[in-house]
Amino acid sequence: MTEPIFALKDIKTLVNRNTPNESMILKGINLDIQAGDFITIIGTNGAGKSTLFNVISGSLLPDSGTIYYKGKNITNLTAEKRSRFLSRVFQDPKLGTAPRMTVSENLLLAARRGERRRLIPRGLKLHREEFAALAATMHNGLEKRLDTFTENLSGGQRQALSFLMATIKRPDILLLDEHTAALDPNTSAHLMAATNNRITQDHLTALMITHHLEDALRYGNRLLVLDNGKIIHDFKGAAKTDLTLSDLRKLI
Ligand SMILES: Nc1ncnc2c1ncn2[C@@H]1O[C@H](COP(=O)(O)OP(=O)(O)OP(=O)(O)O)[C@@H](O)[C@H]1O
Repeated sequence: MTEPIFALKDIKTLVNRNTPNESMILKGINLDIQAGDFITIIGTNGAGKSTLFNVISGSLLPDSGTIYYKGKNITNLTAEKRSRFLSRVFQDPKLGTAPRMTVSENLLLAARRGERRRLIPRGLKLHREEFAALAATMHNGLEKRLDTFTENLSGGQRQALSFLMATIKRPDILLLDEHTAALDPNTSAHLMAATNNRITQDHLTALMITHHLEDALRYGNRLLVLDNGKIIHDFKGAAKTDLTLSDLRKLI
């Protein structure tokens, strides 16, 4: 088996340390993520899914355990440094984009993350066709709104933009934290299909938290069930393909 691109070894996180309310949220998580994995994650409210993403992204350091990226111990690497190879899309469409900047400007910022940003006006012209083509892959009219301030977009368009910004530099790890949950069913299904196309075509490695069991089943090559701070099921390959909705309903 090839070396995992990202691995968690016996990760534990405590909250309210040294107080009467001290409790363990993640209770020894072990997870090897292979390059190209598209992992869907389900679990009841409070199971620890967002905490798991916080630990992977570096916004929360674990209390014990080790995190590896391409074989290197990055347990104490800051979230900012991890953002060079990892991006995350949140549930709230407002979180990923700058409201008083246009769609094009947001895309340019994302494309140039980590670089000097002096050439923005020229960059906008240079990249216009590329951004229009990219926006068109979302199939929601975003390509016609390149000069619109982000705050004037619909929630679905804004979330599609957040997704494009998170993936424009092809991160090694993409975290989708219920990124379709705030959208109406039709818009959510559209974004989910566009998400899957992008992940598949660009061979991205992605983890997606969802409460839509149908999406957890339909998409990805692997499905994790989290319960009370532990991974209680890890279905891969044929084991995932063979799962049914009623199987899943019995598990959570
Ligand atoms: N900073 C904190 N202090 C105290 N408790 C916390 C803290 N962060 C998380 N928790 C608790 O840890 C548990 C796991 O929370 P987490 O948000 O990871 O769950 P989740 O599976 O993402 O839930 P949901 O599906 O509702 O988003 C919950 O019981 C939550 O209340």
